[in-house]
Amino acid sequence: MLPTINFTETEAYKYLTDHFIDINEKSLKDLFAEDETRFEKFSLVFEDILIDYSKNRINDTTMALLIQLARECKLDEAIKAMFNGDKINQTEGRQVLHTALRNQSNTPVLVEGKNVMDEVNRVLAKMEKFSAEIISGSWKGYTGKTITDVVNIGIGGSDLGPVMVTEALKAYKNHLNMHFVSNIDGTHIAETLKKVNPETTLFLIASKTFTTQETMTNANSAKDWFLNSGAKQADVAKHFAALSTNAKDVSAFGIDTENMFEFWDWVGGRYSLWSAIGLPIALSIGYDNFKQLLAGAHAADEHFETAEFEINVPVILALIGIWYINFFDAETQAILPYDQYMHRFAAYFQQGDMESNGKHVDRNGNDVTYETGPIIWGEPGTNGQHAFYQLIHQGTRLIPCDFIAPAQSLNPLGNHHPILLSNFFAQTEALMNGKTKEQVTEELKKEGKTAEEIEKLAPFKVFEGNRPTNSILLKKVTPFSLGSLIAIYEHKIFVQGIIWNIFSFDQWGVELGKQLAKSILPELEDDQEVATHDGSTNGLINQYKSWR
Ligand SMILES: O=P(O)(O)OC[C@H]1O[C@@H](O)[C@H](O)[C@@H](O)[C@@H]1O
Repeated sequence: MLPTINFTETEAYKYLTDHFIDINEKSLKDLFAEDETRFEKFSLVFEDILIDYSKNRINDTTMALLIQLARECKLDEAIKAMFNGDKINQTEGRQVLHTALRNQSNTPVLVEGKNVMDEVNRVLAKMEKFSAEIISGSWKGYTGKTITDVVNIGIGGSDLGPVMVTEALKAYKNHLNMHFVSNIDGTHIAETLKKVNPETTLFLIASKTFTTQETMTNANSAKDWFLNSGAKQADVAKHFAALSTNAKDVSAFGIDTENMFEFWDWVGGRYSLWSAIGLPIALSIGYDNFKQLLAGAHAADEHFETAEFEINVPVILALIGIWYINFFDAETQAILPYDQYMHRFAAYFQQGDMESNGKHVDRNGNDVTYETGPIIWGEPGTNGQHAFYQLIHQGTRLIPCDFIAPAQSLNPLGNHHPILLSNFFAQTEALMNGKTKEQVTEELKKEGKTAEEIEKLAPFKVFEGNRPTNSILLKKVTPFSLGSLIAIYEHKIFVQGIIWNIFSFDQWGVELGKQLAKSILPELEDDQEVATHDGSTNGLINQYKSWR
């Protein structure tokens, strides 16, 4: 059982409310002027990752109070409960043990008295063997040819993680062409099937439940396409594998359970890339690299489980987030990777964070009286700079931003990387320091503008600054460092959920839309006018029927 403390009723919260008034009057520039040791004090190094959180609107008191808040909310007990395999996903009656999937130390992890590491290792060994056969070409398709293309069919957690990681680690990939189909829109599968040959394609049907409408519809279309191209039912075994917890429905679909890579209900969909759902990753970069990804995550798990809160990276990042969301009323959190390979990182954590902490009912079943999970968004730098950074620099909203960059490029071409990194450093500096009216006036004078012109133009060119950022500098994007980084963000989400007293591992909010779609689908079969809904929904359905 998790603690159920209302964080707004803690001592720390009261102190933080007063302390906020002081900090809110100070600029980041003042804070740096007051304390020359901020960078040393407010940065952490974990493995080959530097986390600089000094450009935040915090001082020693803020951090001490935030840590007190975590203690009063019994975060330590909650962390133990998760790692110990308590059923902390209480509304679904499940454990939360994605950490066991990457438990490289192999210490026993018990679920209902049974050590799950045996099963975890069994499936990992199966993934190792299978990926080696596909990559080496010893696995043959139904006409004796080797596999050249892998199509992963899945959605949500059965898509976003493998897509994000295979993209982020593209520099490590082998000859296999990877494709990902998620959307129910027929365009997605149709366009993918145009690119592949049934004789040399492996389909992975990735679904924890094996009942998800989008995935099953796409999987059936893929199977029809395969069978219509000359293959026989018996050939399916050479070209279809399933990544799932549901053996019964996998068999019913026609996939041999020999070709099923299993995982378990104690793995949340959005935390499943470490499980059999990671098979496309192992296929794309090889099993050894997949193991390194797990090892990186495991190192972050150990750090999260054992490090004091004062030096605990996920805890610190989470508390800073709480500071902005619950005291500064920040509504969003931007994730801005200065690494083209990481272009799906923000999209991945949109599900990770928003599906986990997008909740308004607390662990006692009451409506919360405070804000919870932020809106997560972001694009890779420098593209974002030329698109939406205007609002971050000069808009009316406070947008905490995580800037992420590797020190070493995987494509050290000319001076691209120093240019990229100069932008990475410049942006956080600009957001912090801004530009004063005096500086603007001086610049305009140099440009030869008259006093009148300067007076008119200056207000538009002033940057108030004082906009907070975290800078996460990785030595290099490797399977290990990426694994660590993902696990750090996962645990950050966990910590925030604990403080907000919400359940982070269920997702009831996605069900209503699914239910309604199921009841609307039969209404779309005929051409009769529909009158069973509200005026807007009826109007839309009827217009659709008249236009189709
Ligand atoms: O893996 P499955 O069972 O097909 O589920 C896919 C996704 O389905 C969505 O409905 C859930 O909100 C996600 O959490 C999940 O990842």
